[in-house]
Amino acid sequence: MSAPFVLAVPSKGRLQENTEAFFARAGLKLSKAGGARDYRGTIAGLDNVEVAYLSASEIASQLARGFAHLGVTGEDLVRENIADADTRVSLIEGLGFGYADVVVAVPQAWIDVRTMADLDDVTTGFREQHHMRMRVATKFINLTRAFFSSHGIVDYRIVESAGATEGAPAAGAAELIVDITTTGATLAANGLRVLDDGVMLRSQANLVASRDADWSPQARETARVILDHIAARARATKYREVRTRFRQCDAALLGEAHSRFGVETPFGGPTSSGMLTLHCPPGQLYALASFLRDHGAETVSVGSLDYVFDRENPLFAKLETFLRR
Ligand SMILES: Nc1ncnc2c1ncn2[C@@H]1O[C@H](COP(=O)(O)OP(=O)(O)OP(=O)(O)O)[C@@H](O)[C@H]1O
Ligand SMILES: O=P(O)(O)OC[C@H]1O[C@H](OP(=O)(O)OP(=O)(O)O)[C@H](O)[C@@H]1O
Ligand SMILES: [Mg+2]
Repeated sequence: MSAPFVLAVPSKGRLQENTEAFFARAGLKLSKAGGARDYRGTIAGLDNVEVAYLSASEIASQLARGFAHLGVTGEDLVRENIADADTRVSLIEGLGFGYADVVVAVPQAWIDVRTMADLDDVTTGFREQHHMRMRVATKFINLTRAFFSSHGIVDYRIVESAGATEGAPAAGAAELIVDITTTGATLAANGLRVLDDGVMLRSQANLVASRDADWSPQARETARVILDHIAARARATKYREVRTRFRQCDAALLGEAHSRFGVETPFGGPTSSGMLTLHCPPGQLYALASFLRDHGAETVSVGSLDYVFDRENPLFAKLETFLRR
């Protein structure tokens, strides 16, 4: 038997739940043969796939080393843990969950420090006054260095923080922090404020592909099948299916519907009897139904779509382009 295709997914928390729900919606059911404590799983109906349950940061490292073909993890962890990330891995698609901003936050009491430029000014004064560099508590060491350097800030020192980073300033362990925030509640509770231009990265969970995995023809075919499921589901959620029939329907009317409402005609049409199937963005449904009735339709039905399988698979095309580079 050939080496398995490895899909790495988060092993705990909301990321795990959201990831499993995401694959399930795409028609890919992840299951752990040995129950919740098992860290190996399978995908129903897809032989030769091994699902590896790992911590989100470990997933980034495994992708960088080619130990997993595809994985789900946060962009923040990809950019922090993988040097030269864009050559080692490809962010195939943002998954719409795991949103978190990586931010620079300072004590609310620093009323004169609103921007990175203000921070630059105070770091210099701080060093002269205290004979030490200002301390930044974070676990995002590489992201912090790159961001501070892009703002020309050099008078600082990183204090590596393993957890509860927001508590570092009050504890006297650092002057400011770089950490992730979603609602802002933790920052506020710790008397901290994000600098106006202090959002370093807007992160979310991504489907990530590794360059250095063993991309045998069989592995590529497995990736194609997985990405085909995901693309079909993604396409389906962008549209509703609109059906109607009326004689007055013609190409000019469909052209107008396309430009006004973003409507697609997946099967061409209308047929000789005037039957028409359209795909319409959810926000334009009422406007479209009104337009069709104004032009002669008696009845317009709308249904949701589970999957739309296209010959083109933009996700697999992206993977292939990346592996060719
Ligand atoms: N409120 C949040 N708290 C923590 N992580 C979040 C939050 N919202 C989104 N995320 C994302 O989840 C990922 C971190 O997940 P998790 O904490 O499970 O991983 P980890 O840091 O590898 O694990 P551990 O904390 O056990 O070391 C990051 O990509 C992060 O951006
Ligand atoms: O802006 P907020 O909505 O307050 O969220 C941000 C906080 O949430 C996370 O911690 P969490 O308690 O999830 O634990 P973790 O660090 O172990 O992931 C993260 O490390 C921040 O501290
Ligand atoms: Mg964590």
